[in-house]
Amino acid sequence: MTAYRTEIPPDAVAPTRHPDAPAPGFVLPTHYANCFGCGPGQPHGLHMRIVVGEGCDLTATFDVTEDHQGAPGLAHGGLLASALDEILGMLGHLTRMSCVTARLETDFRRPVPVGTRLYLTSRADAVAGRKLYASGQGHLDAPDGPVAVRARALFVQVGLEHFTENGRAAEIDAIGRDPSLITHIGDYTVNP
Ligand SMILES: CCCCCCCCCCCCCC(=O)SCCNC(=O)CCNC(=O)[C@H](O)C(C)(C)COP(=O)(O)OP(=O)(O)OC[C@H]1O[C@@H](n2cnc3c(N)ncnc32)[C@H](O)[C@@H]1OP(=O)(O)O
Repeated sequence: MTAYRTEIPPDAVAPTRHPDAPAPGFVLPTHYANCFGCGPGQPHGLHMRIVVGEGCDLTATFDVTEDHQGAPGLAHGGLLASALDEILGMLGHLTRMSCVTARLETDFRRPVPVGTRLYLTSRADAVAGRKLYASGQGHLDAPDGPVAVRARALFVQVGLEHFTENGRAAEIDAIGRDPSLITHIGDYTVNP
């Protein structure tokens, strides 16, 4: 297979699981109720259920339905990339870095038929300053099933102003009126 193009720089260090990171087995709540990847407020969203692993890693399942088609009876590739983006971005819960995707490289290795349950994994590979390098993959129908899709990504840590200054005012104001639209875990608030 061809090597990934998101190379980890020499000054990167191993990621550290934050001491107050959610415990292994914890099901991460949606970070934003209207998120396409994990929000219950999106009728056609992916509704991913993401579970914390033992290290800097996560697992999730995603059921591919007729709503997710590209070719007849097959999942749309961009949508599979979205599923990986979501499980990779949620790694920030473990390192306590609120990040946005800067680069997402995806390899589509096998077609994913409607009706498939995709078993997704992600792990933080390295941190260099504000940059978090991560990788993940999706297996067909079983945690050890054939790899259908895999990705490597670079996330960049941002402050709250990234969201408040760039997001549309209507949605930002809605959070002000109803803070439960975004997640609070323990003593921290997850940026949308
Ligand atoms: C508290 C924890 C909560 C966690 C839970 C949250 C759950 C969320 C789940 C959501 C899941 C879904 C998530 C989503 O879908 S997030 C939505 C999709 N992503 C975006 O909208 C991001 C749009 N981009 C930007 O806003 C800016 O470009 C960012 C913020 C990324 C960087 O602009 P900024 O001005 O701030 O910084 P910089 O430009 O100095 O760059 C900084 C460094 O990064 C390097 N670089 C940048 N881009 C690239 C690139 N493409 N390839 C390689 N390298 C790149 C760059 O060279 C530099 O390196 P160095 O010179 O320092 O060495």
